Amino acid sequence: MSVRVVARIRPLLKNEIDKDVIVTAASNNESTKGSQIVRIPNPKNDAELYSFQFNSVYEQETTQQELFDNEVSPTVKHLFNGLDVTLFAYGVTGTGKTHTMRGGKTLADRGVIPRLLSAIYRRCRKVEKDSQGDSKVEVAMSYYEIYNDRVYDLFEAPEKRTAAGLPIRDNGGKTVVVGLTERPCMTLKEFEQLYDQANVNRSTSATKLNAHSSRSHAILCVKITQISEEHTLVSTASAIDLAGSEDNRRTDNNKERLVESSSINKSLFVLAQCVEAISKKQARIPYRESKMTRILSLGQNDGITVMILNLAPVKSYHLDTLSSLNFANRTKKIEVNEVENEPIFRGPKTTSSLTGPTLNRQPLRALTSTANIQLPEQDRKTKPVKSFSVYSDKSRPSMRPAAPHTSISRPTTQKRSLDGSFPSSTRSIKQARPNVGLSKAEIEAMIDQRVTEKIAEKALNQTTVPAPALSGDVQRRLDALEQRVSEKEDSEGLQFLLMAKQHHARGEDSSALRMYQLARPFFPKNEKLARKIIALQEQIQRKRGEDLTYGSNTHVETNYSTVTQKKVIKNYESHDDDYAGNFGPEPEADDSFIFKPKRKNAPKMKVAIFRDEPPTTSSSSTENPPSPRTQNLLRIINTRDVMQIRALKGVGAKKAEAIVSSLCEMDDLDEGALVTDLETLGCLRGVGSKTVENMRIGLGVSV
Ligand SMILES: Nc1ncnc2c1ncn2[C@@H]1O[C@H](COP(=O)(O)OP(=O)(O)OP(=O)(O)O)[C@@H](O)[C@H]1O
Repeated sequence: MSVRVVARIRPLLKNEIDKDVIVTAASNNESTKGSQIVRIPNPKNDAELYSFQFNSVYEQETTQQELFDNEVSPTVKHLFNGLDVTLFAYGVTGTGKTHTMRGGKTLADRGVIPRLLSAIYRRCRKVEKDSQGDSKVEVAMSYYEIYNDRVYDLFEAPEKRTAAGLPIRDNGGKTVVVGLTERPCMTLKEFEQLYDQANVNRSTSATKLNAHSSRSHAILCVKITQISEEHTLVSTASAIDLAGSEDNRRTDNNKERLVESSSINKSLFVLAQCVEAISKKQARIPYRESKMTRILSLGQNDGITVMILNLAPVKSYHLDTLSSLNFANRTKKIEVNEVENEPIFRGPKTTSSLTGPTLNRQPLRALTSTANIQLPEQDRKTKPVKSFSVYSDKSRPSMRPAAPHTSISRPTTQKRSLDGSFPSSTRSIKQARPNVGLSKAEIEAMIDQRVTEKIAEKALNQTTVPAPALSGDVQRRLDALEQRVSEKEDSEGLQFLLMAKQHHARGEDSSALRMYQLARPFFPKNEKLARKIIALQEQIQRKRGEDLTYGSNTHVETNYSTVTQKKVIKNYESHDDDYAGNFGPEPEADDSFIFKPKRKNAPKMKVAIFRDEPPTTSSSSTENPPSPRTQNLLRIINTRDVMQIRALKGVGAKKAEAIVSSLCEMDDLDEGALVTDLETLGCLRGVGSKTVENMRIGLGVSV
């Protein structure tokens, strides 16, 4: 069965007005009750409407009761049959996730979670009554948050938490949080007390977009243990209130909020990558790249999953809403195996490696031997993935072939300003060539048009090639590597530090500074790093005004490809102790930060690979202004539009997303940061010199 995806459009807030409403619900069939389609206009052309179909769509007027009755209440009986149930709310910040999951204090306002608990307790009483006292049902809850990619027990007051948070481990195919408190709660009242008390510990804060914005992903697990003479059956309901993604250009977030936001955006980005990989049936799903995705394990968790997509109805969320709709669209293609947890039968004691409160789940059956007990016989043989439909209701017929995936991309240069409006002008491009009779504006328009045409042409012809299956051995090695990386808490921060050292060693101070800044959130208490950043900033300022040519090593190929990064990771893994809390001696003196490639792999000095024109001398290229082709490339990169970037030669979906993600990370530290040269582009995640050259060559734009 696929993940059930339902959309909920929230009502207008006080500062929103009717005429700004752009998201509406519609029915795809007159005879069926309710709506299944979300309609939203093309941001570039109001007359063109996109339609996204879901299992159900709930309009602004929908009450908490209606949503619960239709979507959550039916899962309760499956929960008591031994299936695990996962409910999660996804959406941009301020779209109503917390309202949906937790809700307000009045009876009518209560959200999905308190209503679910209420239904669970009712069912407990029924089970006990029906068995005439032979069965007993125990309910226990654990509640934790993932904040800045660290797991914290919400039953622990913040001041009692350890900074590193709780570790997570794989156990019998499930991801578990080690050391989590599990509290028995046998009545709704007990639950409410515990839940309210724990919510006080949750990380929330005011942002410009939401006065009580959730800054963490909150995961509530309710464990139900049914004990009878013959067996014990354990199942778990998980309700997840994800933190909302947000565009920092709109939030006015301060430094601390930016770090949180960067972490939230990253985990949601990884979630989107996982969803993409699952829906394309790729062999490798990047679960391990964030704790949230490891815990959520979409498509890996057996049972029933319901995703509630929260949407704001108004124009100021236009692009975010499209992006959420696109994400949800892919989520719907995920198949979930409905597998009951097996009862433990009474009899000779069986040995189990599972311990601790959260580990007390039943081991799952091997997927190959599972059968979906909820489906009729014919469905058990073939479980087709429901394909998801995106319709485009064009205002007039078009000769262009339908390409739904292109229609929901971010527009090329439209960026929302803080007030939610779109500037009409596009970012200008520097002119490098002498004017040949055309005005600057005309040349810009020509370049724009040519690039847009090329990209559209490529995107329309693009077909999705299924990822080649990885051999068992490669897959195992990849998994082992991921495991090693994920087990090292600060691995990402260390990668940035290593890259910073490399840049510094080559005299590339600006890039080194950027890398140190990117490392900073991972080592917030490290004074040496803070001093290093200040010193470097001062050094750069002193040098400002001088001619900053890159010197003789400019043309050494700088390749931070994945392979190099993996080597880097390996290198510092052997120095784990150096990094515990304090990363040892001053970075300058600490050789463990320097990745020393083996001699035979050392890059050879060569003529600049990032050349704009056929090489004349080996060192002049960086002194010349970039060619129109390079400018075009940088312009496309700076749009941060995954669809445009992935249309470049040699760039697939993953690489494009990695590029955009690195840009967003840069943005978090230096708002509106642009990639201004090919060297910097070559240092972005997933991009090496080869990719840069491919991207350039592929552009083939002439002016
Ligand atoms: N269905 C609804 N009915 C009435 N008010 C709603 C509804 N959905 C959301 N709201 C209101 O919208 C505002 C934002 O909602 P909420 O805090 O739940 O958003 P969120 O998506 O959880 O945001 P964040 O990700 O920043 O935590 C709140 O004031 C909330 O009361």
